[in-house]
Amino acid sequence: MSNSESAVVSGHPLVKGEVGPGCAKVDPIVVADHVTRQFGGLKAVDVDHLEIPRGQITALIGPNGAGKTTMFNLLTGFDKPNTGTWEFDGKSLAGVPAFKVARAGMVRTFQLTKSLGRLSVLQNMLLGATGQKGEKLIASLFKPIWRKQEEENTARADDLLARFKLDAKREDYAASLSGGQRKLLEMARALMSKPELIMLDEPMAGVNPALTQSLLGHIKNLKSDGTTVLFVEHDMHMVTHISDWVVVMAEGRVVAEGPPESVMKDPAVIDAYLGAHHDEDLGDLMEDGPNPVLEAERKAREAHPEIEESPGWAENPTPPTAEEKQA
Ligand SMILES: Nc1ncnc2c1ncn2[C@@H]1O[C@H](COP(=O)(O)OP(=O)(O)OP(=O)(O)O)[C@@H](O)[C@H]1O
Repeated sequence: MSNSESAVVSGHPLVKGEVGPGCAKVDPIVVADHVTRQFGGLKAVDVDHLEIPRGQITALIGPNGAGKTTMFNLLTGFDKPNTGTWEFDGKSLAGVPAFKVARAGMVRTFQLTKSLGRLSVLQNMLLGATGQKGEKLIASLFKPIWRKQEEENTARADDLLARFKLDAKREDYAASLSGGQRKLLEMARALMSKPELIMLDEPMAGVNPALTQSLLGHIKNLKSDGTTVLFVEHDMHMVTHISDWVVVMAEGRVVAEGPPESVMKDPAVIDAYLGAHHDEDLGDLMEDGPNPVLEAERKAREAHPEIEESPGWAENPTPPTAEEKQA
């Protein structure tokens, strides 16, 4: 079968009509239109139409500089687009600041973790709770009003810390955690606000292999609990193992999307990673090694040494803790 034949997917249960870049979903949680972001002469994001399916795990992949993190920043209010609109759960969120986006039920984590090292693990968790009554001046004067909520937040934090096996670290400074544990803390903190959609930016970068399986398990559990997951990842092992749907960006645009098994064979995806002149199939590469797209990226990087290294590539995983080694 040729590449172009293998890439054709006529329909899919998650999709209305034909599968392809920007295709309509049966039940989308995010719908974005004409979203662009220009940095000087560079159009970092140029997404005509994108829909994210509700209740599923969607991977956003693409070579370095494709615009994935910029798209995350735009959707979550951490950056402003030049043009574009988008809806989350039927409500327009374009121009809405990040803290309000989180309150609306859409939270994200960052490529480089943002835990506050001089606060305890528990304090970091409590910062993730949204809509705290004690934040309002009048309410803050009346202890009974905020104490009950504080107790509820602490109970939720303890529950999540236990789920993420961080309960033993509850009182430790976040700075004392390993890189992998910080990723878990960031994911657990994002869940404090009970989001409908969690967006994870390179959850595997810097994570020691000892924690990889539990991280994958946590992400699958999020889906089982009814949370929609959208994640950016270079680790193709993870992408193919846990995602229901894959969206591929290159040079700011959505160039392909589909279920993981067919999207890896799509000529547009191979072009995006390898450049236009190639005779390899990412589907074939997958048979030989765990990270075919990383391999393709390595080749592209050799051909284009001017491309900067991303933090995800350069990061050295922090050595595993004793607990991680046992896990
Ligand atoms: N604040 C900024 N100022 C100028 N250029 C930027 C800025 N942020 C991103 N860019 C550029 O926009 C393009 C898209 O970057 P972005 O980080 O979104 O890509 P990415 O797909 O997330 O890449 P990676 O996989 O390496 O994280 C890149 O060329 C990048 O250099």
